[in-house]
Amino acid sequence: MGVEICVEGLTKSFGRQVIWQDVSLTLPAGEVSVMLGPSGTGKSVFLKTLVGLLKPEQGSVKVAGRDITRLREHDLYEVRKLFGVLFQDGALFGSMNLYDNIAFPLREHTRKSESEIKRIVLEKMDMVGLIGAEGKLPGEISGGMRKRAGLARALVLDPEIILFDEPDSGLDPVRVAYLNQLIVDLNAQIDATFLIVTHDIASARQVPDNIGLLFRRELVMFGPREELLASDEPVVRQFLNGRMQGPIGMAEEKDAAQLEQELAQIDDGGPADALTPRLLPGPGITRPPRWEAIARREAKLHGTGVADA
Ligand SMILES: Nc1ncnc2c1ncn2[C@@H]1O[C@H](COP(=O)(O)OP(=O)(O)OP(=O)(O)O)[C@@H](O)[C@H]1O
Repeated sequence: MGVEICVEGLTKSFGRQVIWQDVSLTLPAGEVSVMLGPSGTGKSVFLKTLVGLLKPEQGSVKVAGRDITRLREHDLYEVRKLFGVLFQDGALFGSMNLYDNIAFPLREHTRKSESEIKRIVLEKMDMVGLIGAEGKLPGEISGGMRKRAGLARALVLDPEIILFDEPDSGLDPVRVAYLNQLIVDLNAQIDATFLIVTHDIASARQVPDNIGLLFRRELVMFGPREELLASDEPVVRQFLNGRMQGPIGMAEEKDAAQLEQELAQIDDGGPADALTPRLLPGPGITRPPRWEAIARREAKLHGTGVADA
């Protein structure tokens, strides 16, 4: 069913450089959340802090009720088993074929027999559409296939939480669309809690239940997708619409006079724009019960009837 992650008052610095401070949010169990933010705002640092690879200066990260910022190394190791992580480049071993790469966590962390390992590896390769590519080396396949192989490897220990660090980076728009569908389908099938760091606004608008935005060392907002898409908070609006006009500048911040002038000039229909439809799980995949609640929430926001969700 996935587990909840509850972050409270989290602050992370490197030396005198504060990356973000006082971040509080809850990633609801089994839901998909996306974290956005301009480059360098500390999204990857946030993922690493959630999994206990980096220690925050203040605050707590409760995973299934246990504060991982206070665990000893041995207990942290146990909690980390709840996580699957998809790194940007898939982080595959270049000299191992896909089968061995995907089998690696099972051989390292379990005492399963090779026949059991084979069953699991082929099941996960099937889930991500890689059957037939077992013998390929990472260098022989496309970036999209490498991501899917990384995802299959993140799945083999049946994680309760999956963290995705820019799963769409370096992929063409069609591959991104396939990957997004795979993420939505997987979430419906395994019901784990997903957190995705991405720069791709189209994905952020369609895929998640919740969206968060980091800017100027703070979490500007975190909440249901449809609330952020309809928000008139200037940073949220600028980022979700990918515009130059707004508080976010080339070097992150703009001066107040320029900002005021730009905001006065924006005439874009504003937050009343149509809500981007949510990406639904593919045919034959049973939708988790929360989908009905989401459809009701979105319909209410639009003052329309419940969509066929
Ligand atoms: N181990 C580290 N030691 C010191 N500084 C670090 C470390 N890791 C990250 N940083 C700094 O933290 C800041 C945030 O980096 P991070 O990679 O999390 O940003 P990001 O939002 O993921 O960026 P991008 O969108 O470009 O990938 C950067 O200034 C980076 O240099």
